Amino acid sequence: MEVGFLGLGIMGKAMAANLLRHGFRVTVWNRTLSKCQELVALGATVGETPAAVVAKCSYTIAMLSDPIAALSVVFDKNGVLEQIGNGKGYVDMSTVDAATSSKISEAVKQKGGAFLEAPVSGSKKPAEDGQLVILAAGDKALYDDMVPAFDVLGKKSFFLGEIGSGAKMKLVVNMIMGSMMNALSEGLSLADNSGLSPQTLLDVLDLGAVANPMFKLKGPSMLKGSYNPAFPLKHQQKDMRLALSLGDENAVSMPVAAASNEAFKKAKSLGLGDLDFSAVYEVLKGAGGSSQA
Ligand SMILES: NC(=O)C1=CN([C@@H]2O[C@H](COP(=O)(O)OP(=O)(O)OC[C@H]3O[C@@H](n4cnc5c(N)ncnc54)[C@H](OP(=O)(O)O)[C@@H]3O)[C@@H](O)[C@H]2O)C=CC1
Ligand SMILES: O=CCCC(=O)O
Repeated sequence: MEVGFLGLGIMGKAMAANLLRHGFRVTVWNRTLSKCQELVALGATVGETPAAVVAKCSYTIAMLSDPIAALSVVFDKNGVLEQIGNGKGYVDMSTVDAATSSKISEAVKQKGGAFLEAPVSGSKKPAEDGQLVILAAGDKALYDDMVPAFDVLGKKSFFLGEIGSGAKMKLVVNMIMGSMMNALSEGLSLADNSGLSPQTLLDVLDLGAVANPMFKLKGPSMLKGSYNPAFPLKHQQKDMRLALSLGDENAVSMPVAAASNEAFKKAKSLGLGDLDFSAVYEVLKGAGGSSQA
């Protein structure tokens, strides 16, 4: 199967490499074109523009930072829309809001193409290991065509129905995740500032009902002040913002998410946006007294 791949950031690079490893022929494009070279070394070919990739491939996947990027790659000059048409599918796996996804879907369909949104749960390591959870919605026939690729990229894929359902599900999941990260950060800070060992707190948490892979993975590196980005904080804040907007649209009160969003915003304003989202701990421990991390 031949696929195009637009966007070679933390996630896109790992996903495209995974497809290559599993025998897919992959044509890649990235805004910063030099980043394509790592994938070329693994057997990819390069398309000079998103339109060139779509012209070459029946199926094109995108993994881009945010709604602005997702729209730009489709609608701008040399974008996806210039070459999409009958017999071609476009699959956007970026985390965006339902309105962005619907706008892309309508434009692609108007040109005769098929569109699927397919955001993912899981971060850099699951992307490298093909262990993502895929939250797809939109064109069911395109979803069926994509199953061989999804089987390589993920451990499970869901088809959630109409366009927007995948985007919304992803935002709900990340809203919960961001709030949990804030709760963990506050807990570590409270333990530290009240004379307890934060490491012992992690050990206790890991043996109880709130044990989870995220606390287990991120907790120890947070205590070392190490925030090598797997999921950049700026993207978590974007997801919180989009989830809060979904809450606004549906009159759902979300005070915990709103407070968490403030902490992520604060972290961004302190220049922590490109670090891992667990760097929000730096803001929350700063709000307390001493830190012994
Ligand atoms: N990292 C993670 O753990 C996860 C991330 N996600 C989501 O996946 C998406 C990608 O995340 P991730 O790989 O971490 O992000 P990165 O920041 O590492 O990569 C972002 C990608 O988007 C491109 N890009 C940004 N702005 C534009 C633009 N205006 N036009 C064209 N391309 C643009 C970048 O190009 P360039 O190289 O030129 O800057 C890069 O290829 C995001 O929506 C994120 O929320 C979902 C699950 C997990
Ligand atoms: O969007 C990013 C999600 C990160 C994760 O699920 O670990």
